[in-house]
Amino acid sequence: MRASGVILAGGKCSRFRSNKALAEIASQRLIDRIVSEFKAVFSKIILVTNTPDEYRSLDVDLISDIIPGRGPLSGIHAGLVSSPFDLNFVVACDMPFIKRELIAYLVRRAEPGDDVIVPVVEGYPEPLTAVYRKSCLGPIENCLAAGKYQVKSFYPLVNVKYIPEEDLLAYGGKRNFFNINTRDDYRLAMEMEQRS
Ligand SMILES: Nc1nc2c(ncn2[C@@H]2O[C@H](COP(=O)(O)OP(=O)(O)OP(=O)(O)O)[C@@H](O)[C@H]2O)c(=O)[nH]1
Repeated sequence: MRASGVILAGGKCSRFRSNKALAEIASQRLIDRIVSEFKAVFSKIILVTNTPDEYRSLDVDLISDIIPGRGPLSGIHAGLVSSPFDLNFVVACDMPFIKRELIAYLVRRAEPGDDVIVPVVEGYPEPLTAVYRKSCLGPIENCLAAGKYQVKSFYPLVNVKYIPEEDLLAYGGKRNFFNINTRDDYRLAMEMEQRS
């Protein structure tokens, strides 16, 4: 697929209290689960981290934030700068159940003129499992310069296609979007894995 997969792994993990990308579910680290799904879809995988030594064993491009310390938007920015492709699927490193079918579907939904393709789950856009075109770079840089660090802060400046939840049902639906912030979330993810 002519698109890059970008994984954000530059967070502080202050709620989890250790690097959550390295936490295991069913004996597989979160980062390995995502890389394995990405390998089925993308020829180019970019991991945005400020601790690259923790990821040297992975067969992916390792880059660091260019404008650091601004949260996930810093990571999206660095990923878009370094990507060789116009289309880029961005995911947080803390999503154990994101599946290749959903990822490929979201990338396929990109049409000319769409700058962002973002799924909506339970009424809320999911900006850390979304497709971003390179055309987002200027608006992202404007927001970072203006001190607006929320990921969605640049959405009013670009064309955003919202994908409704019913379109996602055939690809596993909302389970894909479960993310781990705390130790309780981690325990729940392990239960979800066992039940599946
Ligand atoms: N590259 C990069 N990624 C980030 C940055 N901040 C957060 N992320 C990533 O964005 C995703 C969502 O981050 P959060 O879980 O909200 O933040 P976190 O810092 O990891 O965790 P908390 O400290 O508990 O809020 C995760 O995949 C993080 O690794 C950053 O400054 N740079």
